[in-house]
Amino acid sequence: MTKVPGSGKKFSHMLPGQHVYHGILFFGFSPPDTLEAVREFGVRGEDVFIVTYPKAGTTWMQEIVWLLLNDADFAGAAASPVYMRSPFLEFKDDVLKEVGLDIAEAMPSPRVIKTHLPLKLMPKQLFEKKPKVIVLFRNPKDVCCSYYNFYRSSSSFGDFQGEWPQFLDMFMEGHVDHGSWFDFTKSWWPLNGSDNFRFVFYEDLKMNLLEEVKKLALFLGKTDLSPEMLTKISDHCSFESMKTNPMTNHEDVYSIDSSVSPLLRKGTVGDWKNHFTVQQNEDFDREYKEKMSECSSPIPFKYFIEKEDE
Ligand SMILES: Nc1ncnc2c1ncn2[C@@H]1O[C@H](COP(=O)(O)OS(=O)(=O)O)[C@@H](OP(=O)(O)O)[C@H]1O
Repeated sequence: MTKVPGSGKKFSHMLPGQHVYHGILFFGFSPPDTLEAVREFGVRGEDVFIVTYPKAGTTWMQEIVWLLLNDADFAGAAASPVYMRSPFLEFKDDVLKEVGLDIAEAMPSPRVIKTHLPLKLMPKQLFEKKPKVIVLFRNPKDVCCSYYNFYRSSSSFGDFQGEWPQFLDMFMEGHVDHGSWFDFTKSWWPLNGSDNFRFVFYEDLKMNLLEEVKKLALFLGKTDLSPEMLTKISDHCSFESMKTNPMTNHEDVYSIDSSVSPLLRKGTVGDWKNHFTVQQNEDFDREYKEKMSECSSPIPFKYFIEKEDE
């Protein structure tokens, strides 16, 4: 068991290469100096932030929003990977020598900026500059399965060799990169309904992508895009299309071994049923209620299940 200096908090599952920042576990590609710099990041009113817990469908939303803001510029989207067009704020890649912050700073507006940070670690100017913020949620059981397969396939994640029950434990404890899903969710969900904020569910994107693309276009003020263009964006962002597109299926960044599990793996709703035992599912439901009860207006878990059953 590793004790976190000064916090009194114990991390039972620390993997090589992880560090703790403000009580949250991160790998080396979000080092403390980058996380410090994020707080001072110069936000612009024209920015669009895509806020997600890892594995909620971030890349999907980045591609949709980038195309909407750039008038369906498919040639531009084919010319560079989505992570260069839509920088990952707190990400520093030693191989590419790229820091999301630097890419973002050098970019013209409007910028589409990805982050997995909880509210307390966001740039200080977030509320002052009033950028648009899209917060995307996904059933945490599916998030956990996707994250587990990602950890297994990527050597950048502490060379994780564990099995599903161990990962589930890590997830429930928040001992994974970017910390607890529950803490992340509790930090953002109370902003649902605020001006400039739009909350979206992965399950809704799956159910009717075109409808969600239309709603996002309205939110972003892109009322000039024709119905044909919106349909083209929706088609371009289907799972099958993004999986075969090297600009969105960028497995090189995290050294992913796709023979273990690809980055765009299944892209489905309800894959958790292939991972959880009955007991694990009951334990999860109980802990969800307990952990979310601290939230004044928690997302009812029913929401995810209803989407699944439809
Ligand atoms: N177009 C489209 N349609 C449906 N699903 C999609 C799509 N693009 C990405 N995905 C799925 O999103 C999961 C990866 O999540 P993220 O992009 O958030 O990962 S990351 O944290 O930013 O690395 C991962 O989920 P799983 O397949 O369940 O592992 C991806 O397959």
